[in-house]
Amino acid sequence: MADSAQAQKLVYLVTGGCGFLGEHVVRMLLQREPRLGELRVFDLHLGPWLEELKTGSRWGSLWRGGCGRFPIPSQAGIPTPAVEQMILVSVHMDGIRPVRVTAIQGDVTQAHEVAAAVAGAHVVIHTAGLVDVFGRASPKIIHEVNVQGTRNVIEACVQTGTRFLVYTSSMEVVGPNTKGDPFYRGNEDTPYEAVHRHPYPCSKALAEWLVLEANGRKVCGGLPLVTCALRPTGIYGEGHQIMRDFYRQGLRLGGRLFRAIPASVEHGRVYVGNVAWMHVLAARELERRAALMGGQVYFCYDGSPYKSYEDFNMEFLGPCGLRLVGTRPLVPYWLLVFLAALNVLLQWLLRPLLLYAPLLNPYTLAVANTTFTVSTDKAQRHFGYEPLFSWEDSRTRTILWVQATGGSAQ
Ligand SMILES: NC(=O)C1=CN([C@@H]2O[C@H](COP(=O)(O)OP(=O)(O)OC[C@H]3O[C@@H](n4cnc5c(N)ncnc54)[C@H](O)[C@@H]3O)[C@@H](O)[C@H]2O)C=CC1
Ligand SMILES: CC(C)[C@@H](O)CC[C@@H](C)[C@H]1CC[C@H]2[C@@H]3[C@H](O)CC4=CC(=O)CC[C@]4(C)[C@H]3CC[C@]12C
Repeated sequence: MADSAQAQKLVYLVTGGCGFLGEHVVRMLLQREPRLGELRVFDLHLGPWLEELKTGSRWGSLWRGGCGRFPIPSQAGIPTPAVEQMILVSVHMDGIRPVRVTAIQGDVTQAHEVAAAVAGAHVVIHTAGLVDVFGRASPKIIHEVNVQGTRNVIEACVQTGTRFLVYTSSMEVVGPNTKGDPFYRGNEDTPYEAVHRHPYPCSKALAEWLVLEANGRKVCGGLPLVTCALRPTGIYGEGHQIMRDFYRQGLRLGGRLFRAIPASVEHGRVYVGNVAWMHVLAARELERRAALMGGQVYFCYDGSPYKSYEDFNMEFLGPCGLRLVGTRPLVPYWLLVFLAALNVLLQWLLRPLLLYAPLLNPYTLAVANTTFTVSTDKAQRHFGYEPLFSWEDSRTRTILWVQATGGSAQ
């Protein structure tokens, strides 16, 4: 590495930086990346929480300097998206470090906006994506965002000379496949027929392939692009909207949820803070270990227990007063299949009037009903990853968040 961490002031760009995972990545970088000089937060929807960074109340950052609308220096006259910059003074272990946080409202499907945001960045952490398995967006839009958006990020790195790209992929790139084959405590090398039909896993698989294929391409300046892809399993933690939806559903049903999936179906889950930490560490080590990490995929994992999706959720919803009724599914599987299909019909019929997108549809039922768990240490072997948060800590933090939201819309 050219300079010591103390001297380097690097520019990081996080796409999707206001999303569930993205926000945790942003906060983790502010807390644990001593080389950070500027942090660009790029998102279609800038979150109100960015305003909190001004007070520094939650992240050891002291607010210094005004926050005004400053355009990023336009690249060759390319119009730049709305930009808000604020200067933070982050408190790191090695002392006080000034960090510029630049909030950029932009769209990854717009190549010029991506190029303007990437220009001058040392590292790009690309988490932006349309995480839709509920039929909210069309297959075309899902492809536009997840595939073309990723293509735009790659091309922006090549055109502007940014050399390091960490992509947030997904377990869904692997499975469950269309045949419902279980993936039982598998790793990155486990043979598995990754066949998909649903737009979301198809888009993630193609985007991941593009990222890995781009590894080694020469960027502006002649040096090689170094890429890797991280594959989280089901992420949980503060800000997980599906967990909040389950909590609200249970409150509506008098504090009860009804088992729909056999307890024997194991589903891999990973705490959002550990996923964020893995992103920060991979981004840091990608330069030093380019030969080993370049073009590689890594499952995201931690000490979260293997359980069914519903039983795992009850680790948090139980202490919040909910009860899961039934030791076995309360309705026969064929009835769930029928209800899932009915939901698709209703979604289609109601679409001209409103968006009806329930949790239960044929795809979510199939995924929930198929064992998919990982057991690997590849990230530890390749770049020294160890979970930052224990299972107990992850569980406590998630429970506190569920209690704090109280089923509200936050
Ligand atoms: N939530 C989960 O369980 C898992 C998520 N992932 C991946 O992690 C990444 C983040 O997912 P989540 O945080 O759960 O989703 P999220 O929906 O909370 O965050 C995605 C962010 O991307 C932004 N975005 C969407 N379209 C955009 C566009 N056209 N231009 C710019 N920004 C755009 C959204 O505004 C949002 O802030 C995604 O790539 C997803 O595929 C992978 C495995 C599991
Ligand atoms: C209604 C019941 C059948 C209920 O149990 C349905 C749960 C269902 C909403 C979830 C079960 C498995 C989840 C998916 C899994 O964690 C893998 C994922 C990876 C991603 O990249 C995005 C999210 C998701 C598809 C996740 C979505 C919610 C489930 C389907």
